[in-house]
Amino acid sequence: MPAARAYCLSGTLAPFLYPAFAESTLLSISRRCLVPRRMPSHSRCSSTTETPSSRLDPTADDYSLTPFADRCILTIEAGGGGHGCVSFLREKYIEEGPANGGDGGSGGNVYIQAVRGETSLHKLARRRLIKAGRGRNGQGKVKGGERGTDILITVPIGTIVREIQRHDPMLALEEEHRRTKRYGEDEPGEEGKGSYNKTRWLVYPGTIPSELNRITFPRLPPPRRSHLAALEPEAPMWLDLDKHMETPLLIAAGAMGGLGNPHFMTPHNSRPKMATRGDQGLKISVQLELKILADLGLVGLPNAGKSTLLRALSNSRARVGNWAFTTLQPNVGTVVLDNHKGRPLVTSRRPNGELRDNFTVADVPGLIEDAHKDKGLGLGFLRHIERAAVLAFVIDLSAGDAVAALKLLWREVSEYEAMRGRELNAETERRTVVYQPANMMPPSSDASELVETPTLDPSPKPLPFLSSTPISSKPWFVVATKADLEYTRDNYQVLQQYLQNVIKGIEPHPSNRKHAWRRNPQAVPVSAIKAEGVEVIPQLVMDMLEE
Ligand SMILES: Nc1nc2c(ncn2[C@@H]2O[C@H](COP(=O)(O)OP(=O)(O)OP(=O)(O)O)[C@@H](O)[C@H]2O)c(=O)[nH]1
Ligand SMILES: [Mg+2]
Repeated sequence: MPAARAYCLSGTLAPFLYPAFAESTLLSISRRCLVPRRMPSHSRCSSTTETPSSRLDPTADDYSLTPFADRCILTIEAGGGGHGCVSFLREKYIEEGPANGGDGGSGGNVYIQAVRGETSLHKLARRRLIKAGRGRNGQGKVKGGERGTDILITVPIGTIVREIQRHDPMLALEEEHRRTKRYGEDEPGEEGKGSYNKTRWLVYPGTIPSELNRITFPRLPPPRRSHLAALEPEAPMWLDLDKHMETPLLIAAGAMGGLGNPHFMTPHNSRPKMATRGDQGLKISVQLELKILADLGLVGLPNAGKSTLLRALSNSRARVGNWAFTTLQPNVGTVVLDNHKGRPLVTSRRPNGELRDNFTVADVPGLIEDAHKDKGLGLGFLRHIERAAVLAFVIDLSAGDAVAALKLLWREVSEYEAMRGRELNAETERRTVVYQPANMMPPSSDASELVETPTLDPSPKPLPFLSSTPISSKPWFVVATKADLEYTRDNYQVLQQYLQNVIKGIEPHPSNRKHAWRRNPQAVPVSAIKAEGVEVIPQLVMDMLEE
């Protein structure tokens, strides 16, 4: 199969760009690669003499910039419960009506869902705090409070959610309850007697402080958790949302509302003047990070033509300019493999069995020599490359020795890989002591103190970057671009020969790494600016994604 595909590339593409190659074509194999993909009408031109399309050769100001963020820290807060109500029935001829205060509504829940179509975390990065609605307070006539509104966080597929710290107010209350219960059992005579605690009790409006001493407070009811809390992921949370989710996942259940005064009626006190306050919601700070940025990552030197290639492959309007560093943040485009009839033309299945009818391409900023030493913002860009499943090295055939350019790119990539390896080893040693829940502090005897403990660190330190497949073991190929320009043919031939030698093992892998992927790296000659030759890329990427 690899051999067949090698022929297919030289057989079908070269005639577009290098007519002399046509003599040695293997047209029977070529059929598979000529994918009848929907191309923008202007890009259907096949002659190099036609005027270039303005979409693929736009002016410098013809672009749209999509904001992008691949990681962010969020504070998630489940809704607090509404307070219980102290109220009594008031009716003509009923002098002292019974208690009829409603319970407080429970707080809103926070859910998360990975969905198709999202490619960036920038919307969440801007929000920082995500808070579900608080439950409404209970009302008279035994009217319960309304539930707080739920919040749904939608994230791109491939997002990892890692917990940095959490504050669960219920833990402190549960601990306090356990302690007072033990104490109460020792003194049976005191059973049922509690004291006023302003953070937990609400009293009848207008009750003056001196009156509080005369009111007999019952023992505080045991802290209650919403039954949904059992569905929350275990702490510390670590979620790998690598599939499209049909239903959202609960990550923080809303707190329970307070109890209305009818709950505290006893044979001795039929008109209790107290209700409980609603509980506080769970707070968690989490770090979201995109594990997979895109299926295909375009790696190349500045000005190689990556953004133009992305435009030719997808509907993206990435900025194109004839100078280095036109692109300063990744652009993710989607290549739809569909001919408007809803039937994918290039079929492939994802690892989870889902039919793949599109793939995403990330055009990352250009790499320069010593990028692994963070030159030219190199580390940030290399990090994006690490998160693509398949790599396409975009080499400008008109900018000198293509093999040297490929080797330079690989050198930077493999230096970065070695550096990340060292970083990850150090991190694994540290990891066991990193996590510390914020509310794991020694219990205090005063409940009010416990409720008012400082909660979350407002600006938690980011967690280290996630590890992923080593770059050198990812499948890769070369897109030899600007093949429409004169005198590029020899350069392409040398490049193709070099790759053949790498496959055969005559030449070492350009990364010089032991377990590097060398099964079938191809060199695809294209003219991105004329959308010629790019139509084989989808099939090639699909085959590599399937590996
Ligand atoms: N002749 C020709 N010119 C091309 C081709 N592809 C890109 N160019 C031109 O090369 C220049 C750079 O293209 P870009 O797509 O901006 O390059 P880039 O790799 O994204 O550059 P950076 O974002 O700066 O890293 C532009 O002037 C393009 O018009 C091609 O296939 N043929
Ligand atoms: Mg660019």
